[in-house]
Amino acid sequence: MVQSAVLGFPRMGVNRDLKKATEAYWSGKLSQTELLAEAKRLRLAHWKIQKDAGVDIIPSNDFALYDQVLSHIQDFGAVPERYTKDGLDTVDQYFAMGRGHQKGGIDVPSLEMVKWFDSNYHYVKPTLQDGQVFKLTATPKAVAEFNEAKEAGVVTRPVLVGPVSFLHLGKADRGQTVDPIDLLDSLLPVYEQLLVQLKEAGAETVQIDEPVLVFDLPAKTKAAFKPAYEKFASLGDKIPKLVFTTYFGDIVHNLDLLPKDIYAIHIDLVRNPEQLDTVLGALGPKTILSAGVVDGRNIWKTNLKRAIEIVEGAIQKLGKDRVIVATSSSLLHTPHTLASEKKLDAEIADWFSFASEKVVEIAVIAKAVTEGPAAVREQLEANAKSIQARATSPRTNDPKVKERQSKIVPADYNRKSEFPARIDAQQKKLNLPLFPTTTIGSFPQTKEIRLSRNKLTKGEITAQEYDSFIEQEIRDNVKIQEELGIDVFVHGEPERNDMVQYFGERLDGYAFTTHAWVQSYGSRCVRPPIIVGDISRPAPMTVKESKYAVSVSSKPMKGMLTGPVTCLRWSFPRDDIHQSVQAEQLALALRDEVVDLEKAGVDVIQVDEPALREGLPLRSGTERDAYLKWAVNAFRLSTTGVEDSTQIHSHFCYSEFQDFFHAIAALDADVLSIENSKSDAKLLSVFVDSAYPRHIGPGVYDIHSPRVPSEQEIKDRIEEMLQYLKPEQLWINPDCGLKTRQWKETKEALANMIAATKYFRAKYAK
Ligand SMILES: CN1c2c(nc(N)[nH]c2=O)NC[C@@H]1CNc1ccc(C(=O)N[C@@H](CCC(=O)N[C@@H](CCC(=O)N[C@@H](CCC(=O)O)C(=O)O)C(=O)O)C(=O)O)cc1
Ligand SMILES: N[C@@H](CCS)C(=O)O
Ligand SMILES: [Zn+2]
Repeated sequence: MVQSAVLGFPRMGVNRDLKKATEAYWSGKLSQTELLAEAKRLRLAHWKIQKDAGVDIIPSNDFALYDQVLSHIQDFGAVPERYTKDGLDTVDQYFAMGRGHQKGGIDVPSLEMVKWFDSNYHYVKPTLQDGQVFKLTATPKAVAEFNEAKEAGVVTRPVLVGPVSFLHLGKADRGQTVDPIDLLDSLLPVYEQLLVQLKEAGAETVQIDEPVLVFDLPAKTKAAFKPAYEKFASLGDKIPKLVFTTYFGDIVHNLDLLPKDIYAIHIDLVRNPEQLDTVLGALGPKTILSAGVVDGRNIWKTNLKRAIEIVEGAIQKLGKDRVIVATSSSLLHTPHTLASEKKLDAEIADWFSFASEKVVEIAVIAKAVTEGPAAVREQLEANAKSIQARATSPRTNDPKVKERQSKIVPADYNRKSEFPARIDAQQKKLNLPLFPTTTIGSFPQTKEIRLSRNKLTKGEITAQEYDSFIEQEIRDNVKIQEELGIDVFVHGEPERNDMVQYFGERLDGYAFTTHAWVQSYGSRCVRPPIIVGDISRPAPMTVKESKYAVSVSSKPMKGMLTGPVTCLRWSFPRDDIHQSVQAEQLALALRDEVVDLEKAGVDVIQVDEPALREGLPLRSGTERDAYLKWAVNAFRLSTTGVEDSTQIHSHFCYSEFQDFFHAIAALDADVLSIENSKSDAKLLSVFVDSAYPRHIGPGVYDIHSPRVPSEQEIKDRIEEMLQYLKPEQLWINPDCGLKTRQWKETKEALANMIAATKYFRAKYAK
């Protein structure tokens, strides 16, 4: 019999219940007991969905109150001393690491949070000490959740992040020099104890995630697999059987690192179906293949016929008992259920499958290959009909868009003049001081703003009432910036639900949802719009608000757009045409918007590309070069239609830009703002080494945490930056937009930022 397996299920719940509960807990409206009860309710509900769908292997420990890697950090006792010294209880210590804690005389910033591979999910980085000691907690979450499921009648397969991935994804704490992978020997006993406990609790198998295997790994990390998995093999029946799990890429280049004679190996056959034969050839004589054929990263209905063919290929080689049908990765990256979407056009809705529908697909595929297609004939026929309907639908194709794409010429990718001429023209217009201050675009999205938008959606207020409300918000934002003394203003983006969804809702070729939330980090969720057809801009998208903002502002006002690559990456993209084609269509739409903003009197325009880095293929090599070529071209196409005197900014909220710095430079943006406050200022040396000529604003404080940075902290940060950047190229700004913050902390933090800037202005005054 071919078993079906799910690698992980979204945690938020059908109505973002976990988000609501954690945020209520943080604001003191829910007790810890109530929060934990809600978390339990969600876990039980999610196990039930999978059980009812007929899934054979259901995961546990895929749940986390904030982030699954953070849960491992805590359970392994890898909690830096600054979070243990004040006696916070376990739950508050956990959240303190995730989002910082500034209450009751305790003031501790969060740990660094970074992208989970090439997804829009963020994990908390294990932050390790020289001589780090690991100690398994008395009540490991993996064991507790396994027992909880068992009591509810579901025998699950616990999910663990494997030891090599845990260390490889970590870093040395500030001031420490340890290479995390050197800590393997100290970490393995903790895994051993945990696996033994899981076995004693009744777990027959464990999903051990080693996704770093898809990377090009340093020799030391490669060398860590053998001792780690030999150690586990030596434990024999004392521990559960291990399903060594990889996803988001192929593992062909690392086949020699696969543990010999391991129970099972999972590979992602959605992303890399071509790896199947090679991996099959490398499996040990008894090893099971877990075939990831249902996409954990996108929302398209699975082509069941194609998935079954792939699985049959594996069965031919291995036999039915050595194949598991699985999701390609955890379903964390997909929304909870399509059933909540009441407003989607029926034709289009029939093309989609969210997490709750995907678990059914998995069970259907397993049944088809176990019992034969006749056993699921109805499902297969309905599926074939949907797949065919999408492939032939005229809604995916717009000849006018294709025609415009065919007319793009090389000059469309270039500004009129080089940077020196441009910056002169811009400075004449803008007259900015040394160390210009700005913010990244969004200001706090208050409850009032969200409720007002909600009322508009429900028809409880008119569009005119909503517009006046937004204008009032913009006026308030301008006043606050005037009082703070900021140099380049933003309108604050109050009219936007999200920086990608907002544009998706205004572009032809997109479908958007009402409930299709996906966790991005902690309690924060996004509703990625879905690219269903060729994209074009029926009308200006941001000009009305920006024009109004300019009219009420005493200082230069930045227009704010989301770049083509970010719109693409943070949407659910089409899988029937190449992403470069979709990016180009988005770029053309944005180019028109940029030009319209300029015409409306907006002299500074920021085109955010925070997802540029995340789109970089995970392995180095030709694929990366090809990606960067089209991604950079898309950005340039969207921004080069303006005069020299219009200043183009771009923003990146990640600090790992060293390996593709040449691409950032090639964007030719006049000013870059980049996340930097949580990383070593040394990273900025790439700007020096490459004699980067244009302007840069490395973020001076972290915006993900409610914690207010002191003036001194910001001064220290600027001082460090000035070791690498010339004063005349340095801008002062936060790491990213402020939409997730409250006004009180925002004003305090920005006031400290301005005070720190004034100190340096005085210091450098001629
Ligand atoms: C900058 N980042 C972004 C990423 N991806 C994006 N797509 N957008 C980003 O900004 N990736 C990297 C980073 C960090 N990631 C995030 C992700 C999400 C948020 C965030 O703040 N999310 C909000 C939801 C935003 C939104 O869509 N809001 C809507 C709906 C608001 C709502 O919940 N309304 C209620 C009714 C009103 C009420 O009762 O409050 C409802 O519908 O029930 C809107 O504003 O209209 C979040 O809260 O999770 C930030 C960074
Ligand atoms: N302009 C956006 C960028 C976020 S990456 C904002 O400020 O929220
Ligand atoms: Zn950002």
